[in-house]
Amino acid sequence: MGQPVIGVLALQGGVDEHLAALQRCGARAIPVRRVEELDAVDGIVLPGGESTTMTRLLDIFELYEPLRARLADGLPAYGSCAGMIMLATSVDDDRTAAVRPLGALDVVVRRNAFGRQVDSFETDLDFQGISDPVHAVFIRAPWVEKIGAGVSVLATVPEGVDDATTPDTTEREGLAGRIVAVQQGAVLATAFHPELVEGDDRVHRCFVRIVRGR
Ligand SMILES: NC(=O)CC[C@H](N)C(=O)O
Repeated sequence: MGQPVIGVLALQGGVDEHLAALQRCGARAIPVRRVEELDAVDGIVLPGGESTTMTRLLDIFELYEPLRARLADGLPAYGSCAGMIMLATSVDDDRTAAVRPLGALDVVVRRNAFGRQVDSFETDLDFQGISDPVHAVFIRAPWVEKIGAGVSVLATVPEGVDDATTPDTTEREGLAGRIVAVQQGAVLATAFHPELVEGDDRVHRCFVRIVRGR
């Protein structure tokens, strides 16, 4: 493949940061709001935002079904935060019937999983396939509750985040080891936002490599 064309779903959320990161990694990055734009891409990024709103906007822009179909057909995809929720097969949160995930990644995701005390936080974590730690920004992030057979775990929450972020013992438990980055074939997802970390495009570079590999 020559220069890959990678779309960023541009209905809401952190679109520009993803476009810029993809460009720096050698892709031609285009915002996607219409089916014709979706048809033109070799890969797609689903940014952060709000998965309930994203579901609604996908319907309004008549993109839900075309996007679901292209993903089912093997379109490489990367989702960050709300984007990860949208790529999942199921969302473990009974208050959010309003989220209709696209089913491209065989995982169960829990929305707003880190709870009140650790709502948003930053940490360095080890990321499979990237040699030095990655700085990860979590904003009302989900985590992956369950993975299917073909899914690899790329990153988990390190020890110590709990203590650094919350004084509340009841909410401290069980954060370390939570799954926050996964890959299944050409589908990549992170619960955090690499596009917000200036000067580090390594996760986007991984995705561009996945798209080129197709
Ligand atoms: N930063 C984000 O993308 C937050 C995700 C949001 N909490 C949701 O459930 O969709």
